[in-house]
Amino acid sequence: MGIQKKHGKGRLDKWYKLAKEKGYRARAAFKLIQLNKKYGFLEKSKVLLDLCAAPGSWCQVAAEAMPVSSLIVGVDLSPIKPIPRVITFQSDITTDKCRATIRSHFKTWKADTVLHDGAPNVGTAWVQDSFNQAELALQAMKLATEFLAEGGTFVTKVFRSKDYNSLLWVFNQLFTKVEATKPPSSRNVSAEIFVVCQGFKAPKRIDPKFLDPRSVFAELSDPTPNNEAKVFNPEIKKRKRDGYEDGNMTQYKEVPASEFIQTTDPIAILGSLNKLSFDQPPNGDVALAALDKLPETTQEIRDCCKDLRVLGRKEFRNLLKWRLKVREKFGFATKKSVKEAEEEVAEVESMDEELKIAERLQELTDKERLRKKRERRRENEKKQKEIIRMQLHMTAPTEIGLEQSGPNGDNSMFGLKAVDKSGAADKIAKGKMAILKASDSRQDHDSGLGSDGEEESDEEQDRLDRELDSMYEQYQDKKSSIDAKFRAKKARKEHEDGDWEGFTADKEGSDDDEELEEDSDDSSDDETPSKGPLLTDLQGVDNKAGGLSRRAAQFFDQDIFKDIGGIPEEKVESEDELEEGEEEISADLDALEIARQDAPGIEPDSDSDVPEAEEAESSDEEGFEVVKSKANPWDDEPRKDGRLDIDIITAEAMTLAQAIASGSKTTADLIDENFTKHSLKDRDGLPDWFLDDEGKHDKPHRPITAAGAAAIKEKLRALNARPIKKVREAKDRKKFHAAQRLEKLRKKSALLQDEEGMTEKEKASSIMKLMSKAAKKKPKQQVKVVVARGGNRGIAGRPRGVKGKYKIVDARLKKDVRGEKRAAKKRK
Ligand SMILES: C[S@@+](CC[C@H](N)C(=O)[O-])C[C@H]1O[C@@H](n2cnc3c(N)ncnc32)[C@H](O)[C@@H]1O
Repeated sequence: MGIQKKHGKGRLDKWYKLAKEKGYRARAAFKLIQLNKKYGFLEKSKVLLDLCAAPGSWCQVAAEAMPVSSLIVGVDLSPIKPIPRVITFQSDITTDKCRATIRSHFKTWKADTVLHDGAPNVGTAWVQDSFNQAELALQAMKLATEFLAEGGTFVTKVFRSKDYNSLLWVFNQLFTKVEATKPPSSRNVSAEIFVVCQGFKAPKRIDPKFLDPRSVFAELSDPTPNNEAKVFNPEIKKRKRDGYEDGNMTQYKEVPASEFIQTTDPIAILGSLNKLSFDQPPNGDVALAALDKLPETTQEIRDCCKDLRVLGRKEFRNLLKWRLKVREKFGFATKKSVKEAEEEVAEVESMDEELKIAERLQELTDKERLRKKRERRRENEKKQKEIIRMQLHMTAPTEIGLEQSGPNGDNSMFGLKAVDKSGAADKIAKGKMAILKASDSRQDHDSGLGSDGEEESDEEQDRLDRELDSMYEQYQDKKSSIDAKFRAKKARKEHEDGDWEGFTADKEGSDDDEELEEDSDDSSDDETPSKGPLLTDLQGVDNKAGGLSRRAAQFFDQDIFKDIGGIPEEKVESEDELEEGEEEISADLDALEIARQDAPGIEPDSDSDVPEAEEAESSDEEGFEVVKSKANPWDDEPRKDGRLDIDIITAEAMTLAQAIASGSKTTADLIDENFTKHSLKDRDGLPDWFLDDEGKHDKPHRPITAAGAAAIKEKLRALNARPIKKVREAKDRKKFHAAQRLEKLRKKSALLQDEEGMTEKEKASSIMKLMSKAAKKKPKQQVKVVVARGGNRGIAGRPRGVKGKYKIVDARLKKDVRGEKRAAKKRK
């Protein structure tokens, strides 16, 4: 590139301005920055070779991103102004001299990264160009194979031409991973694309054919000229920018601008030539001289004519319009002209008409594409934000989808921006968005417009969806590995979904087949996709599979459930006929069934899952109740029948149970009440995270009565009044020791009874003595108080010279306690 001039204001885009702002020598700097953002090769490199480096913006970026003591060598045909921490020299990368100079700089080192951004110097130093771009890239790769370390990265620019696939094939032979990408800063009109080859295989011997342009590009056919007319044809989606013609050693073609005016095929000229010249030939071209002086030949037109290769559609259109105007002026294309001229004019005008239609079409499709792109981006950004929030543990996955977006897509109140002051989210987002943007722009570039693009965007959308789903799964796995509560919740949900077997097998690995079969039988009974806690609770006490749980039995022992009448058998049977959308109703019927079975006069199931021993254990003569502690209501173990042993814990459930028990609700009422928007929800195809979230927040609100709330309150009060585990254990120990002492006494008195040398009176008095001794309380062991001082302070273990029980007290505390006692005495 070196000293290439920029033509037209369009070339001075935001990257150009940004490069100026940041002090980079060329806008190309951003291409490397964006490539590195995606692949991250610079930070990992200690030695880098930049082929075709002038003016040196890639070297600048490398020097910034690589570790401080790295070796960076840059080479170009053009001189490169010195760059701190970078060695540069001027040479042709296709020569042996260049190789030798690189070697002299590298000594024994090998490069971790080789960059190549070379383009033949068309137009300025074209006489030197003996290679086209693809050949230059192959040449760069040849150097890379010599200087790259094993596993190293090679980044090269290539143009989309026929050589492209051959090049890719060669790269694939030498690297483990080859990816072509177009960074956002690379102009869409440019046919350039960057190939990032990672993991250099460093083979001991490379077949010379791989590096010989004649064999690599052997199958090339004749180059097809770039027919710009195709660009305007809406049928053709892809821009034809075939790169430089193959076999054309000089690459460079220019004709006088007058020829463009006179030709009947202007498109062919625009598509195949490099320059329209206004330079006067020695013999003097009159038409050209006149053309040069025309007011229509503006500076912009002249600039456009200087380099046809870099022009976009707009510039081509301007040139064609200019040609028409000039032809009119010169009298080439008027209706009054000779027949051929008429034909030609007609042809040109029809082209103009066509142009207009094509342009209009183009505009419309462009608009539509932009709209779709914007939508896609907005969607992606939203998803990214959610993922970031999850990554930062700022949200539960169930909160996804609840975000309120402001008018500009920003989260107004609970936005990440407001919380993330360090900009961590931004960094993550940028990384991700860079990939997204890159893929977006790649799509645009590759697909042009229309259905191709849409298909690709659909695929992209699918990919993002899949990515989001798998991230959500990962999140759930992670959460369940650290959060017991979450695990239990998940298991409960799986149970509701009929996935209970899986959980049992997972959790209890050793479960035998029989048990698994049992479970699966049960779970097939209730294939309810999702139910609110109320329904689950009631189902938890479902008695269908055999007997009430102990808790359920205790619960329904309450006075309120006395005197419940039975429900006619037929009504309950109708449950079988309920369809899938009526699971909630069936759950309510379960509750009804429970209430019915618990009613007096109805025999409880004999094979209740509460073992007799456990029942007996729950109470003793002293009225001491052994209660299974349950710190967490969700930590329920599944019962043998696969259902959870869950108590009714919500006021809604209690209210419903009471209503059923009191007979104020009939089966018909329950069925009616459950036909809501919730019972007919279509969950097909919705992502898990969405369903989870919806299940949490979008559920029916059940009425609560004062009696129901009071019953739950009372229940909780009773629960809270139970002794804590420690106290229960201490009491148990006491009982156990007493039983042991009694047993001992019994044995001793039995021995005394059998004693032959003693009279009955003596025996009786001995037994009395034993009994009074056993009844005597042992004197409490004195606890020695040791003041933590000097040697005692902070030492773990028994203090020196202290026997028996001891207690370490703090000197300050001791004084304070004494002071308090004194003060209390005084007050008295
Ligand atoms: C696009 S510019 C490189 C820009 C550079 N990456 C930067 O960031 O500043 C392409 C360069 O390739 C160089 N080039 C073309 N053929 C070359 C060759 N055979 N040997 C060395 N350099 C060459 C040109 O001189 C030109 O400076």
